[in-house]
Amino acid sequence: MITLTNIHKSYASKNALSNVTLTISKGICFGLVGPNGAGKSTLIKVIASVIKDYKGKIQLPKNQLKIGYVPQDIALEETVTAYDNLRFFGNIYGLRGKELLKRVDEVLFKIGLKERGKDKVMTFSGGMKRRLNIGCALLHKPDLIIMDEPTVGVDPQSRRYIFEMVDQLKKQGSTIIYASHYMEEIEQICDEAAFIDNGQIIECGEISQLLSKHATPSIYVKGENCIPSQLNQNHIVTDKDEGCVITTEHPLSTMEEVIHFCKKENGRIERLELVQPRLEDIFFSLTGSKLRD
Ligand SMILES: Nc1ncnc2c1ncn2[C@@H]1O[C@H](COP(=O)(O)OP(=O)(O)OP(=O)(O)O)[C@@H](O)[C@H]1O
Repeated sequence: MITLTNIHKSYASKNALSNVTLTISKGICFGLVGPNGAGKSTLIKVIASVIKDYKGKIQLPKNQLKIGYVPQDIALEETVTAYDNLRFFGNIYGLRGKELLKRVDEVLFKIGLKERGKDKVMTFSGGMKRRLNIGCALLHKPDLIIMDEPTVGVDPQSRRYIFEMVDQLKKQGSTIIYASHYMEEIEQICDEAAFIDNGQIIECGEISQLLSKHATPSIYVKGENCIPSQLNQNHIVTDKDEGCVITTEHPLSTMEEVIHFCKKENGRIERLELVQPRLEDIFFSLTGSKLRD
């Protein structure tokens, strides 16, 4: 378990992190979500010990924790091969000789680049570079892997491959901290998440609990002459995609009402469904939609 208590970090007069308190359990994928400039990278660098001049306390597991850090910007030498990049990073992590070569081979296989290991990085696609960037952080079999926006600029195939890698790493007992702007990624692969804005944690918890805590029950209706007028009067009805979203405390009975009305009035229902709560909606309701450049 990793515990952060009252972490503060400022750059000159700019407060990047204020009073950050978090607990990250072992073996989970923990999402870190926030708008540009929220403080995600700073927090990640504090946990990874890249930034040391912070205030507050970090408690790591008793046994020495091996950390693998996947930076937001791709940190590879383009003019040499994938193999040589991995060997370089393996060296930095203290691997030598046969063990280093064995791990380079294993990691090349893990990141799906076994066949391209002897090719120069400059010939790689964006997705291959991202996978190699991740591979460089896995050579020493870290217990904690910190990934800062690991899927920026990758195609859906590489993204799925990266998700599968995260899943496998979790199954092998690693803990993953995963920072991303892509809310659907956090929803899909993380067990827990923290929302960070202006350097502060504004919400934190299990994804399923966050969704049920903040969800506003609603249904989506599309069709002709299928909304009873009393629904319009007693509920919030918002137009969406040529239909409308009805916010209601009792979605199933509201659906019945719509069906009943439609039968009675000879209406036509094209679509009628429960609206699933999305992390993105919660994110906007907590942080607002104002630009943060
Ligand atoms: N080296 C630095 N010197 C001065 N200010 C910095 C430095 N690094 C970050 N900041 C500022 O600290 C705040 C937090 O930045 P940080 O990079 O941690 O945010 P972020 O959530 O990772 O943003 P993004 O999603 O855009 O990468 C921002 O206001 C940023 O401008």
